[in-house]
Amino acid sequence: DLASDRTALLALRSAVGGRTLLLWNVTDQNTCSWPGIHCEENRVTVLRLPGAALSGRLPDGVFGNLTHLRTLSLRLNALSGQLPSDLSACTNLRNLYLQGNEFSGLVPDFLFQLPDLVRLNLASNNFSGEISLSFNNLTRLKTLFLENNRLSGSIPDLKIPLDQFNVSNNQLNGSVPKGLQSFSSNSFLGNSLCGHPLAACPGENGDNIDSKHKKKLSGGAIAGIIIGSVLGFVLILVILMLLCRKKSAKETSAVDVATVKHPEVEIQGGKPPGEVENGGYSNGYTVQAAAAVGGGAAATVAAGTAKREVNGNGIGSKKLVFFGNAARVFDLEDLLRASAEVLGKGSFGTAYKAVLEVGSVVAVKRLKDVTVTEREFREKIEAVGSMDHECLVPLRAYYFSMDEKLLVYDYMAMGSLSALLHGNKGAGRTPLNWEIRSGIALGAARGIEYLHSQGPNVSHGNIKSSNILLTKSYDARVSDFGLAHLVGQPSTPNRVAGYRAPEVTDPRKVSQKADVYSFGVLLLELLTGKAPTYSVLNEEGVDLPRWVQSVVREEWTSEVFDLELLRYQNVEEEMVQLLQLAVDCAAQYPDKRPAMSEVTKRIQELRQSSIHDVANVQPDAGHDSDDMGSR
Ligand SMILES: Nc1ncnc2c1ncn2[C@@H]1O[C@H](COP(=O)(O)OP(=O)(O)OP(=O)(O)O)[C@@H](O)[C@H]1O
Repeated sequence: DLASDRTALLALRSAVGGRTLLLWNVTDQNTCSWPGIHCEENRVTVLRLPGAALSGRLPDGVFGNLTHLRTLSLRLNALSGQLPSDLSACTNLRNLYLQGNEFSGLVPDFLFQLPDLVRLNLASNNFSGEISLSFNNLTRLKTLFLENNRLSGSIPDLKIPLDQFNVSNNQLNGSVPKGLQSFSSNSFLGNSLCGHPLAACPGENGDNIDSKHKKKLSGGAIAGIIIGSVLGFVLILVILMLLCRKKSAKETSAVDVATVKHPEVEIQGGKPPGEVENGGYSNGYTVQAAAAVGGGAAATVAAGTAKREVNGNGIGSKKLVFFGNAARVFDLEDLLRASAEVLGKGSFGTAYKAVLEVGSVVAVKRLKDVTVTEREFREKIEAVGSMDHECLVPLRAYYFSMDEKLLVYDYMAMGSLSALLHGNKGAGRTPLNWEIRSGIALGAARGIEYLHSQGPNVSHGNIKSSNILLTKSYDARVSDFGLAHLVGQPSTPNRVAGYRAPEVTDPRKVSQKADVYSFGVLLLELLTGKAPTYSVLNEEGVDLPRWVQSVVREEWTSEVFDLELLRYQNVEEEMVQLLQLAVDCAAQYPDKRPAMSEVTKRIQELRQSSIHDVANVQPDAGHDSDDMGSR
């Protein structure tokens, strides 16, 4: 019971000291209110003393009593010696964070008897011995961090589906087992390991397998191969040249079309621009495309052919039509002369970043498959252009001709939320903490709420993370509103499938409540870091609403949230509230979903209650986390 938990905690305090422990007020009978302690049903379930200057050995006889512990975090202290064997009594343990201490000895066998263990971080200690095959007993384990120890021997063939794994900087040797080859090389560096993702093991390339069976190639054969290769190469070159000629002949014959050229894409895939798939992960893509031509030779938004200007903004006008009082610092010709870079291809066409000669940067969307008449198009786009809210990406101008429909938006420097969440996860990336994520949630909600306030039938129709764009300061702006009504069926329906409410059958008819559903999925994505079904990068996308609902609430914290978010431990409560809101939004039946105005209100409230806490934890959190280590 709680009394024995209390006795155990006091025994811990007298054994390992530490500054937090001194704050435990022994006269305060309410043990559960001590710093670092969390109780449920009158038992201690969480003991968290990170960076509390604890030192010495963990005594026996403490953890044998704390049998309800689910999370134990003693990271970044100076604890030493072996782990106490009565830790084996904590059979409810899910999260064990002991990184950044001086623990030594073998990784004890009793750890493999803790059936519920999900996160295990023993990194940066002095553990020695081999990595046991018994890790396979821990069928629920998702995180295994063992880096910066003195582990030796080879890595056993672990069959558990881990999300995170790191054994770098040990004394391991042998090859990386198949089941772990999907992790990046960073997970293995600083050992004598070989095989994917590291360099191939000797004998792996096939060229020195069993050399007895290999016959030397004769000189004639070698000459034959060389001549054959040269001829093949020349042939390919000739074909390429012919193709290029044909193409440029075609281009010069187009008189009236403003063509958007982008050689990066053609060189890479040989496909016409309209066929480049990138699934909205624009950042990663752009860099790649540019790299493919040796560092980003810029393309131009094309031949100044759209010259026949007619005065006025009406039908037949060949001018850019601007909205509001937007400074008209550029005209169509400027735009066509600008250097451009593909941002990505969406369901309505391709988006480009255009850097104008005057220095300003805009995003240009080239629409395809516009199915409405010119009059209808102008009417609808005028309506889109009149939307004015700080949480929307402003549409600055548009251009309409028979062959070309362009929309000009403000360029959003930090790209899309989708790219931010699922794109580059490497070092140097700003971790998306609670404050940023909940701020993005609020901004997006406010943008959608504004759209909904324009009339009961006004909806966005295509809420997803690639349509939430971010300014330099990570303020969220909703983009792409009002386009769903202009074009035919999108050509890549699967890409939005994960966000689409179950009742939606025609993507051009999406109700406000269906927007709320999509927003719910977006919130789930923001909190879990997982992409909904049918994303391109992550082929095995999840049905997020179903998955979250399948996890019982008590386990949300350990199972559902993005690990990067769990660093901010004292906002757990708010995170759970936001997750609950997401689940409410993604309710099966439209009537059960809250209105956007309520959604905004709830996010505002839960953010307010956490801001104070976040301000307190921030300075520490960057270097000090229960989830140290890379993904
Ligand atoms: N105004 C903008 N500023 C910066 N990047 C943008 C802008 N508009 C679009 N992008 C980027 O270009 C990519 C493609 O955008 P686009 O809107 O054409 O497609 P999408 O959002 O992936 O799909 P859909 O067309 O279905 O909305 C997006 O992922 C986004 O990162």
